[in-house]
Amino acid sequence: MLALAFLASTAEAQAQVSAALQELSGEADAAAAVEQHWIWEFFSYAASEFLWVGAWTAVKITALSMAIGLVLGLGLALMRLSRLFVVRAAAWFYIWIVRGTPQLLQLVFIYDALPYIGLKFDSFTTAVIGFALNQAAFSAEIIRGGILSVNKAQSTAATALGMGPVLTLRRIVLPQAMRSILPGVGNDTISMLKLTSIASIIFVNELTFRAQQIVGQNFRFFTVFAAAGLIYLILTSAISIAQSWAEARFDLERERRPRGETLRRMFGFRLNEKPGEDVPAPKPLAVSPADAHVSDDDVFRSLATSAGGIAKRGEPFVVCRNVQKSYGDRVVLNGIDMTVARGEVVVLLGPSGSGKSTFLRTINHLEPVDWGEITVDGRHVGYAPLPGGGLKPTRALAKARADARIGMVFQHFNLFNHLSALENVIEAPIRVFGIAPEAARALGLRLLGEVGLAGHADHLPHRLSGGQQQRVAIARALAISPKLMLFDEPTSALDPELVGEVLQVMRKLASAGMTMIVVTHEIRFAREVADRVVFMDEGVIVEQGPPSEVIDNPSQDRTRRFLRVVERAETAS
Ligand SMILES: Nc1ncnc2c1ncn2[C@@H]1O[C@H](COP(=O)(O)OP(=O)(O)OP(=O)(O)O)[C@@H](O)[C@H]1O
Repeated sequence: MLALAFLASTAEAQAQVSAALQELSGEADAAAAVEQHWIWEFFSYAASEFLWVGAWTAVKITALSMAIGLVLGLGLALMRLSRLFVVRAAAWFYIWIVRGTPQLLQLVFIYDALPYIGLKFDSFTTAVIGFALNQAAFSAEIIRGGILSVNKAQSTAATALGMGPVLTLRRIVLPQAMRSILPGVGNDTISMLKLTSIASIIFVNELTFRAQQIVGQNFRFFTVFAAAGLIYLILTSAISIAQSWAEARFDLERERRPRGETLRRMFGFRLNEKPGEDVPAPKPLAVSPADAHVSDDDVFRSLATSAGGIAKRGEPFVVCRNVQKSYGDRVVLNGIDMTVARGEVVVLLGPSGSGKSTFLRTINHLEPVDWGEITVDGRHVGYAPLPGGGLKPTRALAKARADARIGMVFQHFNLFNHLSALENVIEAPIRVFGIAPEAARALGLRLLGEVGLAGHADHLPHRLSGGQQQRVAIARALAISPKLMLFDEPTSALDPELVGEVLQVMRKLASAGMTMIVVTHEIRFAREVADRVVFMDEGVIVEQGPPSEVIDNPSQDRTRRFLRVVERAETAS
């Protein structure tokens, strides 16, 4: 009524009211004719075109404002997460102003103030702009919360596969963030639909306003407002249903069922299925890699060969010179010099905090170095040489990583939680390396078969054991045809009985001729598989050599002490 009073106080508004009432007169006559029973009256208002036209206006404002608000909100959320203070501050300031002032005032301000700077919009457009700008501030915080809820390890894994920031955001982070974003967005959409009624302050002829117009003429408060309420309820229920559907779609715990499977479970049949046709047998369980058939054209061997592992075996491949890295005052790598030959398997040993993982991450530029240089296959990853000597970071870092083709396997697997095992494996080949989906699928299935997981291609990571997840992670790293494989404690997060299946795959890869640098505490594996063992402590290489020297006959006291501790721990477990 306040809005109506305000409206009636201006000449333009009075013209609008009388036009609306004229439009309404047909409805009002109809209402008068059926006045005999309130229920009938209620339903005739609830079905009246006059109210539904207003509802449609509310829906259009909500849909447009929500879409624009979400896009702007995503931009603001990314600004809030920026490393640049000025960018973060600008986003924060916008959100602070918009969230801190009443929306009604914002609408009036846009409607009355913008014409002074030459921007005149009609009421509907003004409402869309006003609601969208308001929603952007609220969406920004919901989206930022969603992005922060996704484990950073997910983007690290994507980065290691050569995926750039935008691709990582679109394919990996946002789909997982949706689970926490959707309830907030659903809430805001419902609130906005109801709040569109305040747009009547700038003469938008929406649902509540139309209901008030009818009441202003016939004073049937109860039936008219109840009918408007019912229409709101129908529309907000539709939003809730859409929200539930979207939430189910992004629910990672949800079992992925083929089309018609739900009906079959409920009624015992499947759509498009001939009666009597047998339901296909479940796919066979994974065979253990130890039992897996290794064919002559073993995928691992062809990968290693294409990386030059056999033909050029022994040539320097990874060359690190005086690599230095600090975090604040803490020096983590203090002048590492190391060369890894093509086809060589190097195991890095060392106590916790000695800098092994950091060193590994500098090789594919997941961490930039402070000093020194690293080349892989003769090229710097993420650095370009300066004309007068020295190096400068390249802008196209994702491309540099992709070109280097360095596969990385992490301690906690870092599989993309929203993608099946096969989708995990083929994501980078399709999106980064442009392989046709069908060819990528064939390669993915072969690799999964090779790590003993042919029967688990459609399973989401949470349905796989730790050992199986790590084998998928190895297949995923191999799918980019790596020239070099980095393993960062690949078995440390596994139960002892699952360690063997992962080590078996790594053994197979090593014997195929793949160049590998492995950080591990598995002394037996190092003894069996490594060509060279490098022992690190406090950011320096203490000693290195064949396992028979470093493990069985270490020259340094520090190495002996470390090996004693590891052996004691192995005996205890
Ligand atoms: N992003 C980071 N910011 C600050 N400090 C870090 C960061 N990453 C690693 N460090 C520190 O650098 C040191 C070396 O870490 P790093 O993970 O390389 O050691 P590590 O030998 O691999 O140990 P672990 O076997 O426990 O993983 C540790 O003290 C760690 O706390």
